Amino acid sequence: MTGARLEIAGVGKSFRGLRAVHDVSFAVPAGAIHALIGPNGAGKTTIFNMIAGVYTPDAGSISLDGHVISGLRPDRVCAAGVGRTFQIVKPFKALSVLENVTIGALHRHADLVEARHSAETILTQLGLHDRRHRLAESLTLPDRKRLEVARALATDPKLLLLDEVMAGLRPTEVDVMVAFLRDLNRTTGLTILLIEHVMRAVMALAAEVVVVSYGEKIAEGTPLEISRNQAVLDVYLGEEDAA
Ligand SMILES: Nc1ncnc2c1ncn2[C@@H]1O[C@H](COP(=O)(O)OP(=O)(O)OP(=O)(O)O)[C@@H](O)[C@H]1O
Repeated sequence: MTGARLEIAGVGKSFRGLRAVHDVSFAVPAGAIHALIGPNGAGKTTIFNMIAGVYTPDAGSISLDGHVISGLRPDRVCAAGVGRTFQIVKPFKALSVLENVTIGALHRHADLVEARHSAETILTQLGLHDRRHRLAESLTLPDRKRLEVARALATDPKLLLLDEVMAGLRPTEVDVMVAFLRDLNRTTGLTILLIEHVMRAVMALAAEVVVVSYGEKIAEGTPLEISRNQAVLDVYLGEEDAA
């Protein structure tokens, strides 16, 4: 596993006239961890869906190590090296933990035995190996989040997109996930882009943060710079006022 550079250049997407994302550009260097943050409805998941091939951008382009991936089907984007988790965890509930991860690994290994072996290794890394024969639906939320990450990793990505993998976790569980991701990044050089509302995780993991609001990028910088950026503070304060 090695990381790839992600480049997003002027992407836009509208849904029946509603501008969900407008002229957003940013890059994640190979091997870096960056975060994408912003209030609810800001366009974060739409950006992920454009990277992953679920949506084709109306404008702009997305490339991985210089190869354009925007417009490719999701399976082609996965084959190009993009692995992702979903905000709403959706494992195959009636399958075991091992079977769920093996399905991901079959993207890389045509041979079932090899795929299962690769899945077992990933489950060990994530501390799920002793639960490999349990049904996915029987797992606790933190374990389901780990399973989501395991399934994405099984596709052997060069870029990992994590959509709110910390949501619902207790602070100590967040720390465990942060430590795992930092370790994974350090040992493999995998590029990671995370959508995250849990600022504790963003501050601990991200070298740089991109902030979107109403579909547009409003700031970009280190977590410290972002935490002091007036436009960012205004957006989040506005969200609290509306709540
Ligand atoms: N398939 C779709 N059809 C119509 N509108 C959509 C679709 N997907 C997203 N939108 C709209 O696009 C805007 C951006 O949504 P998106 O889910 O990307 O935001 P988000 O930043 O990920 O929000 P959250 O933090 O709540 O997940 C919202 O107004 C949303 O309602």
